[in-house]
Amino acid sequence: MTGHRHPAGIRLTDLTLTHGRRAAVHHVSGRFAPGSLTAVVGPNGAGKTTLLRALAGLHKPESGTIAHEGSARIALLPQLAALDRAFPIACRDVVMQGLWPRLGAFRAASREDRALAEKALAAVGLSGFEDRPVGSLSAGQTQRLLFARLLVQDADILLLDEPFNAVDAKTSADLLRLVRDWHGEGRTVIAVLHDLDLVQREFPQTLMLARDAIAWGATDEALTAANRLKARMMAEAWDDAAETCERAA
Ligand SMILES: Nc1ncnc2c1ncn2[C@@H]1O[C@H](COP(=O)(O)OP(=O)(O)OP(=O)(O)O)[C@@H](O)[C@H]1O
Repeated sequence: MTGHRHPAGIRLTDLTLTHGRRAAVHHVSGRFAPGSLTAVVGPNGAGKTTLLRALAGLHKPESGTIAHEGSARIALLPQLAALDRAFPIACRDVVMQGLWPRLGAFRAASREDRALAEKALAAVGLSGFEDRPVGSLSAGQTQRLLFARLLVQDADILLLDEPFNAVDAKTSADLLRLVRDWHGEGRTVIAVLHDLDLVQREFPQTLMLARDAIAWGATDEALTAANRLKARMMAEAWDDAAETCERAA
């Protein structure tokens, strides 16, 4: 990790994201300020994962824009379930995937690269796991491994999709410490979370999503009972067969 950080913000303008003709994120505008630490919360199916994938450049907007302010170096922690744990790959190699943008497809990893991967494994408490196949890890160890891959990416914007899901309290606490460190270093962190107590305690900013942005700002103001009720009512009213609105068409 370097001490120097490049400020990185993201501005959304009237952003609509669809799957087929169905809107998953609907006319959302707002800004993730450089260096901010934001929780994205909302009911199941609210569009949180779709938004994160779009921020990572993996899902093209149907309409509206995602504009980067400053650095666009982004790293995504996908949901744990998205990792193919049956694939026979060693932990060191999973971490070194994070170096691919720098190494390219054809340059062999150097001794320094391998040392970097080992240092990242040590930082997440997985020293000695270098040659272990990923399929032999517990859920918590796998999440630690994915955090090690994030560490070597040295990104300015970190997108975390349910980073503490299915992991025990000790692992959560250790990984949360890394998130705090990233924030302290001036990186921009955006995390999808379901644990609202954790959000209240640790995340100064919150985007509450229910396809539309119900609230986006200081956590205390966003996580009100009234907003939570509104998000739940919108989720209950969703018609999954409905097509995207005319404005987005
Ligand atoms: N690949 C896909 N094809 C079709 N529809 C999809 C696809 N991925 C997501 N959707 C739909 O888009 C909507 C938003 O899904 P998304 O996964 O973004 O929600 P989420 O807020 O992350 O939900 P959860 O909290 O359950 O993870 C849902 O109605 C979902 O069924």
